[in-house]
Amino acid sequence: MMTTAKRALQWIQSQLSFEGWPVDSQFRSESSLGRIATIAGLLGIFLGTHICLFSVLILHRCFSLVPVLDEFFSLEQIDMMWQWSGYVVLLCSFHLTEFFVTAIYNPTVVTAESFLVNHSLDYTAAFLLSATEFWTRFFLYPFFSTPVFIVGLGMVLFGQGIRAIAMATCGASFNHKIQTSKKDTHVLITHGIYSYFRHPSYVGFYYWAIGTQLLLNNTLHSFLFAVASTMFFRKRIPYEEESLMNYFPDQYACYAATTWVGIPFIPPCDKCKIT
Ligand SMILES: C[S@@+](CC[C@H](N)C(=O)[O-])C[C@H]1O[C@@H](n2cnc3c(N)ncnc32)[C@H](O)[C@@H]1O
Repeated sequence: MMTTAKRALQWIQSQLSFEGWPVDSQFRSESSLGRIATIAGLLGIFLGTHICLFSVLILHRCFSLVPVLDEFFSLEQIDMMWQWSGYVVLLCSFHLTEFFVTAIYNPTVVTAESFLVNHSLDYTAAFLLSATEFWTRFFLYPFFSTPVFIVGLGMVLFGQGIRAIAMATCGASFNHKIQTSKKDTHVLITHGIYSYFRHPSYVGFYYWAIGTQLLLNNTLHSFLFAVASTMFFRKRIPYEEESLMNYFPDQYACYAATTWVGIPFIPPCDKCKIT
């Protein structure tokens, strides 16, 4: 069962990576125009259709616009349908924003990977599992909680905003992958949002990810996303801080001493002590 699920996931990943396409086509490399246009086009189509669905369902809830819906679905299920459409709109907006902010503020590194759609097996699995929780509830025991939805929406908007501001502020020093050697253009950013949070784009992603699950009223996955994101950043942040200490030995320790990580349960940076 697990092997079949893993194989299915790997197949999805390989399709998303355009494996098997002609090597010299405009689809195989991360920077190929065909791949960028395809991902942007698909995200745009999903975004557009879900904006329409969301609008129709909200109008229906307010003015009983499509009476036939009430014959097939309960009130809770209709609420869950606009809830899902809103979630897809926010999800597509997140991935498009990742690409466009990189394209504007760090244009030399922009590729199809900048959409962050297909960055890991774990991310794809997390999306599919959380969708499974939501749709299982839709069919078996539909419910919609307005307060939890509003908290989730607040976290998603906060997370999305802070991440975009961080990426714009960090500019050419920002990279979706932690750099293993220092580039000439890499300078330590300590101004703007980086003067409050040491890892603002991670803070944004952390609250955005948990917010998406609260917004969906996914009890199990709100908890699982919180645990998984904390574990992920508990590994990634110390590794990144160690490399930044090596790149900026004089500046980074002082910077680390005056800023806050912004994510709970992250151990303090032992290597960042002022000597
Ligand atoms: C995905 S970005 C994340 C940046 C930062 N941790 C954040 O959350 O906003 C990772 C890259 O940013 C670089 N980086 C992290 N903090 C930085 C800073 N304050 N100034 C310049 N570069 C930084 C790291 O060297 C790494 O290559």
